[in-house]
Amino acid sequence: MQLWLRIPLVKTDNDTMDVVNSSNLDDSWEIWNSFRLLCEHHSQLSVALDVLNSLPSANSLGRWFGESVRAAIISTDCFLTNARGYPCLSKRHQKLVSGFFNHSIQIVLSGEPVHSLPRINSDLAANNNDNNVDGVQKHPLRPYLDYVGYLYQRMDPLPEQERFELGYRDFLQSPLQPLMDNLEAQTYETFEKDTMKYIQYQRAICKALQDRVPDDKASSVTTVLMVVGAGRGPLVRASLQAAEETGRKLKVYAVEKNPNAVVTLHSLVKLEGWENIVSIISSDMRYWDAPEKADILVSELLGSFGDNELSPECLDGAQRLLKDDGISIPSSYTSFIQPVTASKLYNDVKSHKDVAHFETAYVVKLHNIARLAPPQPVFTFIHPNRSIDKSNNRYTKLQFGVSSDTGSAMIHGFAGYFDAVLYKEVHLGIEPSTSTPNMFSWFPIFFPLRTPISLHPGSSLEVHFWRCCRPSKVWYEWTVTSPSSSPIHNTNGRSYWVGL
Ligand SMILES: C[S@@+](CC[C@H](N)C(=O)[O-])C[C@H]1O[C@@H](n2cnc3c(N)ncnc32)[C@H](O)[C@@H]1O
Repeated sequence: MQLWLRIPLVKTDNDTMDVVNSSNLDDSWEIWNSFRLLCEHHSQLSVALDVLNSLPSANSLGRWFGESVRAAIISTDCFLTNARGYPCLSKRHQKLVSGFFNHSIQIVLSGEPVHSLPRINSDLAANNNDNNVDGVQKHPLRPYLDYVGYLYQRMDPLPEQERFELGYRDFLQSPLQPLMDNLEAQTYETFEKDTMKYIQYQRAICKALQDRVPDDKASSVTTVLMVVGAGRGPLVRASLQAAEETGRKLKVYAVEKNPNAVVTLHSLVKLEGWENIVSIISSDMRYWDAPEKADILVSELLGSFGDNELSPECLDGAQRLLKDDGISIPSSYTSFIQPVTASKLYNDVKSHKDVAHFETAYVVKLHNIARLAPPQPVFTFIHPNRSIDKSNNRYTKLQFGVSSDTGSAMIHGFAGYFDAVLYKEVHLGIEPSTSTPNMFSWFPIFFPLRTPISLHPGSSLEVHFWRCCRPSKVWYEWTVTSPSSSPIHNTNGRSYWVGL
């Protein structure tokens, strides 16, 4: 059974207070929040929002997209009248309705017709929604429905990649462990379709080659480039294309520890006739004894949270392969988090009925969420690591403020992202404000909270994140200490860790 709670979409302005005065609350989201807390976040509890003619701020409205909203009831009072006398909606209402469509929220029209439509001849009437066509009585709300239908049709079609990813929306997945496990052929195949990723790498390699070898030495100097974690070879191809583009001479070592990928790599090199330029090394980069040192070390060992697939540990082990003045691509990467309302994800984690799932990070295409504050940087790693302190343990404390016009909000966890500097200004990443367009190799990561935290207007959220390393594993711990304290999640990596 599903229970829908019908809530007026209002916040704090006095003229709409009478709608909610029975509850003594000035923000209808609070009514919903109190009710769902009483019901312990029951997964079958949903909201139907009453859309009125005045709307709260965009930030306040945004919170609902992280909640389980099933329907939006739009009253005929919300509609304006267009130049031809037909109902239409304000720009803000139109945007809100598009948001509802985007989140598969059902639209319900309610109220009495408030538009007296112009009298027109019957031909025109057939096209223009008059109430009585050919003696058939149309529904009195038909013009309103037609307008909502028109808004739906006017929406931009989803890009092909978005369509392909529809089934992944809000679906929790375990992050890959490419160091401990061997990736499957299908996973490589998916990576290899992400042209944008390789374009960025090729740009970075071009710049590095040009910096390394001046134009007048291009035909006499050979650059030694190692692709560490070569997979089935797309970065080898990008490197060779960069050499061709810049007119630089190149010698490539492709190092890969997955024996299955190495087989494919051998076929590729043979097929492409690269045997004289590319040497394939079937080895873990941390333990390979190279015959010479590299000018450029290229790798892509990045997870959704940057360092979560153990790029720092692998590259620290491979750094001895690089000349003292050599270049690492990427040269650095930074993880980011932001607090989110994500009631669906919270309920999905809760359905496992154990603590371990609340102490696990998930890769997920975030959709039914509200982003409550801009992302902030968490951990940065720089390569090659020339610092004296070689530890990859990290700790960061962050404060997030939620904009005052948002109202209260519920935090179910943190969305995580990364941004990587490949070389100089060439970067690649999924942090929303700087994300690389048309790149699909990474979905964000989600760190859940065992108990959701309510944040009231004006209060700030204090979050602590640790990255902890032992010889055999790396893990994250996280907690919130303000406005209320949560337990430290994943202490000693008891629930979730990445194997070295
Ligand atoms: C994310 S995939 C990238 C593959 C390929 N470079 C691409 O862009 O499609 C990372 C690759 O690095 C390999 N890898 C991870 N850790 C490694 C290590 N320590 N030594 C060698 N290869 C490693 C994995 O097996 C995997 O093939």
